[in-house]
Amino acid sequence: MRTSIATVSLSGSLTEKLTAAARAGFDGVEIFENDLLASPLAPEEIRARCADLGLTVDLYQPMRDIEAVPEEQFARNLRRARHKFALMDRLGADTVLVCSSVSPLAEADDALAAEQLSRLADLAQDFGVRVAYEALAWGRHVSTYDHAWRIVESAGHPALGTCLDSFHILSRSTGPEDLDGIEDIPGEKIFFLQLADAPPLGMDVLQWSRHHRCFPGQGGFDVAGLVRRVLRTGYAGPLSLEVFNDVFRQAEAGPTAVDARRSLLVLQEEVGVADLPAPLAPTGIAFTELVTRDAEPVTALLGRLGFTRTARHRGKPVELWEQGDARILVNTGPAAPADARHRSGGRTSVDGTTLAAIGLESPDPAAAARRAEALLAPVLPRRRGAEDAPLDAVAAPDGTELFLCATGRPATPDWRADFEDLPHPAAGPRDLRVDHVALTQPWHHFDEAVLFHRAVLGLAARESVDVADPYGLLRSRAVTNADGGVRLPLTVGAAPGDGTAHARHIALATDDVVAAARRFTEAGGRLLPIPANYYDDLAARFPFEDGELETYRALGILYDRDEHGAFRHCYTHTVGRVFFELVQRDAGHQGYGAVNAPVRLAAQHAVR
Ligand SMILES: O=C(O)c1ccc(O)c(O)c1
Ligand SMILES: [Mg+2]
Repeated sequence: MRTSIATVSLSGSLTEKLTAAARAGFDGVEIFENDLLASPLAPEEIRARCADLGLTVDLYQPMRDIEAVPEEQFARNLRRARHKFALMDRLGADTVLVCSSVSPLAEADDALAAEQLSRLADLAQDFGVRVAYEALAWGRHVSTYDHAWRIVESAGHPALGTCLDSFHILSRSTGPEDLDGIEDIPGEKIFFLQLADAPPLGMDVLQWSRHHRCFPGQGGFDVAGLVRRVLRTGYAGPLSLEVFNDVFRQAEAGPTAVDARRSLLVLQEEVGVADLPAPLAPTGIAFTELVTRDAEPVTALLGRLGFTRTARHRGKPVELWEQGDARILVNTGPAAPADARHRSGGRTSVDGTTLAAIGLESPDPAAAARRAEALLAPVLPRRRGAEDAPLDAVAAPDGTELFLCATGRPATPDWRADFEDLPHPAAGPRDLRVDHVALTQPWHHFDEAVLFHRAVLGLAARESVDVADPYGLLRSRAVTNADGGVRLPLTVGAAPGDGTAHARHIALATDDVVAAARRFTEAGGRLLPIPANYYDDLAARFPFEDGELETYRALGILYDRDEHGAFRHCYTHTVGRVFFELVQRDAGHQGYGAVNAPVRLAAQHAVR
């Protein structure tokens, strides 16, 4: 199916918007009137620019407050329409969107609305234009898709059809039966289909629509369910994204357009009109890679956590540190060239150590990379160095490198083969594993990051939680595989500030966090000090065994509990932009200690 995007969904000048849409692979655009009015290009030039870029102009919009008005007002509306239709001829657009009226002049008179829309369609026909009538969810008298369709149907004009917009429909829907009427509309009378999702917000619908729409798959609506119904009518027009969103208005148009196209690809897969390589969820974290100019602070920290240096890369200044099943690469080389092409997320940092890459253990790395590529993830060079084993890797939206890899599987290239063993003392039996890797995201890429990790990597998104930071608010949403072997909480930071909210961390699971915390401090490590008030509150919230709370208080261990059991955790100090967490997770507990995060963040600010 053809795909299209409304210029209002992207930031920048009209030229920037068109370029971004074309680069991301859209077939067409909806041109928003404001974008045209503000452009120095004549309509003919815009038309030529679109043609050069391989874009069709699928819709011109919006025309407002047209129908069901007194005759003298309607005469003025027709005069306005004549100008717009002439403009559309110059622009090469053959469909105009007319939103249901919000004017106080409009009357609750469907027969009048139908008659005037029919006269508008007569005029449109003279210009070779079709009119697509859309019910705004806040329209004065017409606010539902079925009402708009009844008016269009009774007008019975060949140049008049309806425009369905998933936001207006789903924001007002109270159950699937509200949508049954869609399939009563003949497909050829649906002149246009606009798609947007939105998070469930319980607010005024106009404000919700104008500020919080997002791309399908990023909110809470069943957009795919709606599209399935529309396709059953025989609708053959484009799938077009129309997203009004405060963040996208500010973010760079290029990445937003790619995010938008990815969302449509996933939607097309869901409704069965696109054939993508199947998702293959990773089964575990093979390694995490830290990049630093000065390895000493971070390797000292790793040593205190019980890690030993076990191997060294054959061709590059990268060391492998291991403890139990946890593996960490410490890279003191220059940032990979891939970096420059992507947005700085984990890597670019003035203050040293960053978490720049993750190795995801994949059931079939090459197949997983093919899906990633089909979903527009930038594929990184398979070999980082001439002698390296081939490794499939893609860049996440923020530039973090994601290696899709195999560890110790004879038939598959093994990242470990690039490393030569170093003599090392036998490690003490601490048996750490990676519980989760928390990836802070740039503020304007959060929804994109969640969709990327879900769609590209085949992970499931958990619920979104808000966390208060002393200097802002964080939003956090974990993506995980089915058995919890991969847990990646994605967090969007507050204002830049001192960077506390932007540090990433590796959480190491242990069966005994008290013992692990003691060994760490006995080895000279410093745990994040937690205020006494926190423990006084814990005592009020939960019953503890004798001495248990005092132990937590002495070490700085935080505590949470749900119906499945407890979550005990503590934090190391921060090195550059990375810190570590020690975690004891009772089987079945699915959280990350979000209730404790404000205390942890405040403590980290205090240390700085
Ligand atoms: O918010 C609006 O006014 C508006 C305009 C045009 C649309 O297609 C729409 O869905 C909303
Ligand atoms: Mg719309």
